Amino acid sequence: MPSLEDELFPSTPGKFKIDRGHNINRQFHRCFASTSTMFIWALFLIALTASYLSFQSFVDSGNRYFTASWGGIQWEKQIRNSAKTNRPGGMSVLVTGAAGFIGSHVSLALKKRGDGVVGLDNFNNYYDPSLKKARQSLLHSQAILVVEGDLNDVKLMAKLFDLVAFTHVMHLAAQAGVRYAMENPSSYVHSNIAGLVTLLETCKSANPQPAIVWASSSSVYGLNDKVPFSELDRTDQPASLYAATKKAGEEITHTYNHIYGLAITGLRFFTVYGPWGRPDMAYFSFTRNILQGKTITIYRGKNKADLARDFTYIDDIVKGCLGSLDTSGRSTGSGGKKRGPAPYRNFNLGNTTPVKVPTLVNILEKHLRVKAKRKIVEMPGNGDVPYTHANISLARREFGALA
Ligand SMILES: O=C(O)[C@H]1O[C@H](OP(=O)(O)OP(=O)(O)OC[C@H]2O[C@@H](n3ccc(=O)[nH]c3=O)[C@H](O)[C@@H]2O)[C@H](O)[C@@H](O)[C@@H]1O
Repeated sequence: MPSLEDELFPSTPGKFKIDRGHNINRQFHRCFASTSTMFIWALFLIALTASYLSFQSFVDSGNRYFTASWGGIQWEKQIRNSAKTNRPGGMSVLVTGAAGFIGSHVSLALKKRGDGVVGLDNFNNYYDPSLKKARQSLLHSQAILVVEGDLNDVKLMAKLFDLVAFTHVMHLAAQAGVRYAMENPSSYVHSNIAGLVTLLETCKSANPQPAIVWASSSSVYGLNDKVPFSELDRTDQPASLYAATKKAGEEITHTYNHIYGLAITGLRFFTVYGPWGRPDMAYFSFTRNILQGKTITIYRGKNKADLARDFTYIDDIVKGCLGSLDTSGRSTGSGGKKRGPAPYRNFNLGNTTPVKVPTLVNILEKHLRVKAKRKIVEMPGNGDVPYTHANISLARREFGALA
């Protein structure tokens, strides 16, 4: 029968092969010759383990300290300064996605007219973050602080509202791009759903509750074929996961308006373009490729129909964002409880004049003075819609947008 020592130590040749000339006790005794020595060893081991653990926690807390780009007295002071208003009745606005294309323009416009702005951005690498850093520097030069952090960071969100009684939130942080949703669907859920809910949870508990204006999208019209698109048209047929997350955002914000009395305005932007734009968008990537002599792929719809977009210039969008903030009305809740009904609105913000994609390429060729190498392909089933066209009479009526 195998002895206990045989069971404990494998019989195969290897590291733990036992010297059968000695019993286990003897081996044990070689290390721990007496109980007192054993006690000292045990103490030593305990001390070693304890110091290792405290070292680990020191390293961990150190990492937290060094990797977190927020926190500390100096940081808090910067936040408060950045949020300060510079005109009577000015707003204190938290702008999420402030290092993004639309976020940076809106932040600058708010600051310019004397509102206080604190930016938030997670600087993700959907496109080159150095462009986002450059926009952050631009904002910094105008005394706007852009905090590096994620919407889903509950502690950071709570901290920002502890420090500043924001009157408004301009929520522009999102995972953008229609076709990228097929490559990385979870990033849309992370930002456009989970991040939105974290933001709304923070706003609902804030005292006072801010009014919220946020970026929905023209893509919510999906397969709607009634043109121009009006806010009364159906939005229950999204063609992409991106569109579905934006449509979900409209439903989620409605819930928070209904239960907690948050004043909420959703803006359906129509393919926004302009300086400091997004490199993933067609006007930008076409320009880059044309200049580099590379072939550009132009999608075409059914029956060889050209695709068209209601391309909208950034300055018009900024006007619409500021108009929405100015007319947002007030949230009514406090302490997470609704005290009365609050406004809930959705607006189209578009140019109202769709341009065919090949016409966009013609315009680029003219201004770049370079002929594009075009490859025309059938629109792949990747979430694109054939055309967009905004009716903006509602926005015009409410705040005279864009005109
Ligand atoms: O209106 C909106 O809400 C959306 O507008 C844009 O989405 P999209 O209109 O697809 O803008 P682009 O990616 O710049 O594409 C513009 C047009 O060029 C076409 N295209 C794009 C890329 C390409 O290689 N070839 C091509 O023909 C597209 O099919 C589309 O018709 C933004 O990327 C979205 O984030 C935004 O939400």
